[in-house]
Amino acid sequence: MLEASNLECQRGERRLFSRIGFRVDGGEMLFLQGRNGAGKTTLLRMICGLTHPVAGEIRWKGEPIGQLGDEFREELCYLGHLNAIKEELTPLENLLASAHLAGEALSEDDAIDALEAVGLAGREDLACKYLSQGQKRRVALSRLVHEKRALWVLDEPFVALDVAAVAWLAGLIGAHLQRGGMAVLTTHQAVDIPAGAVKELKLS
Ligand SMILES: Nc1ncnc2c1ncn2[C@@H]1O[C@H](COP(=O)(O)OP(=O)(O)OP(=O)(O)O)[C@@H](O)[C@H]1O
Repeated sequence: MLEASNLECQRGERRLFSRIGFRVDGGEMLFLQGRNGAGKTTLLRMICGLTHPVAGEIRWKGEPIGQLGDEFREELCYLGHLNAIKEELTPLENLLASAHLAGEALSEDDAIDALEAVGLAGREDLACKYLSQGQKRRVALSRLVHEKRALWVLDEPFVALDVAAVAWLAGLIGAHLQRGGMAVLTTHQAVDIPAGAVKELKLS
């Protein structure tokens, strides 16, 4: 269970948000909303422990995330705005490298299966610099297929995807929630995610 209370964020002279609280249980999705610059990415990074609040606390299974360290990070999959892939490497190399860095055992066969699941069959061995924006996004998303993490934190995951890929990803998130996983995400696109329990949090 992920929960936060009384979160406050300051950027320079500007207070981005204050008194933010939420709770996400297994099978639930928290949908962050707000205009450009409202602080959604900042809050997602805060949930991952990459940015710190000036006040308040985020807890994972009742413990402050700052005290958990790897114990929390091992249950988290964060996909940020950027794809975080190496352009010179192929999709297969990128996926194997990210699994290695995350300390996950991933065989080449399983990596190929994950890339096939995101529609990159036949592109596994082409350097990512030659892929389209949507294909690069798919390389990043392939981590969701193989990483068995309880909490998905997704920043604009649907950007650059075509209609079929948007539907596929919405289904993948829905299946993750059905298995008891949790998701926190933001998107400016109208997407129908087949999720039973959706909580909304609007930053203004
Ligand atoms: N490191 C930083 N230093 C100063 N200001 C920052 C920093 N990071 C973000 N900001 C500011 O904080 C505000 C919120 O940024 P953030 O990226 O969280 O917004 P967002 O809600 O995700 O926006 P969008 O919908 O455009 O992606 C912006 O005004 C941004 O300029």
